[in-house]
Amino acid sequence: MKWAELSVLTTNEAVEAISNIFHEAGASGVVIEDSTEMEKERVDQFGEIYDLDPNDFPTSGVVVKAYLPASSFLVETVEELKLAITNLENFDINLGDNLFSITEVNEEDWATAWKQYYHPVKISERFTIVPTWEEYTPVNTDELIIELDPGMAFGTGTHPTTVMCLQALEKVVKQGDFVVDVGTGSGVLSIAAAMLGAKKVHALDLDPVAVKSAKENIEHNKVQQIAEVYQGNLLDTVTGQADVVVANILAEVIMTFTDDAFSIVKPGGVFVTSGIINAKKEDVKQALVESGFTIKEVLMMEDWVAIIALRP
Ligand SMILES: C[S@@+](CC[C@H](N)C(=O)[O-])C[C@H]1O[C@@H](n2cnc3c(N)ncnc32)[C@H](O)[C@@H]1O
Repeated sequence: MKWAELSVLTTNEAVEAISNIFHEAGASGVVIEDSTEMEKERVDQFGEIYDLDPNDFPTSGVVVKAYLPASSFLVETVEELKLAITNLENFDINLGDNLFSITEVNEEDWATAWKQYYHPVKISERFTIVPTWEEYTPVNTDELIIELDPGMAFGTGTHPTTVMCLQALEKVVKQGDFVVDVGTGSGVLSIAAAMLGAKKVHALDLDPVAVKSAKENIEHNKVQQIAEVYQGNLLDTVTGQADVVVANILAEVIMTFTDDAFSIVKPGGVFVTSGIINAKKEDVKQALVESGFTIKEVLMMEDWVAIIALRP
């Protein structure tokens, strides 16, 4: 089968929104090639393996690639995608060069394309993320290992927003907690919450591809007795009050449901949000405070922010 590789040269800020647009159009996989990857200092004492080829990365900006079947609807789909991406500027998202290109590829090429960038990586004090197809020997006895195959869902666990959510969960999840994971993607945060001692985790995503991926990863990590996955919009599927709500979604989306999150979080409970580009930090903080939360901590990594907010 022939596939079309759609590629957009853009900015770090726009990666998540463009990936979402591609996913919603039915893209079977998104690959992110970030020019800064080549410059990052790599630490290897935790068993990570890095072997990057400069030819795989742009010289500046970020390239987001997606794969769609090369069907007769491709031309119309591409036009719609270009429009949807350009519309992101209306949300103050900087698209940079916004250069769009299309090439035809064979199935074997895209199915494994993203796997070359994905290796075991120590994410936080306790968590190491290991792709399901790699061997890994724990370095410490108290290391928590999340085995992941994100497939076509967002959430290799290595995106700065995911890393900060994992670090925040490590700080706030207590034994016996009820945790809600809004926009679970690959299920990575739900698995982490279960491993940290949560008694019950309600994972949900709008995207059926993510729901399937999260279910598979949750089973693979043997936490299916604790974490259940639902298909739904934001907090619509949640009943009862939670000790922790975590949401790694775009800032614009977070700001639409801070009031609902406030009523779902128990007094004394916590709302962890990320997916927030630095430029939107103050807007999200303001929305959280207006809904009644107090800001406990703001984490920052690269251009991204995560906020730990407390319901007094
Ligand atoms: C940035 S990914 C986060 C994935 C994972 N939680 C992580 O931290 O790596 C955001 C996820 O939110 C989902 N999403 C976007 N809008 C949503 C909505 N309105 N309701 C539920 N899920 C949504 C997307 O499908 C995507 O899987």
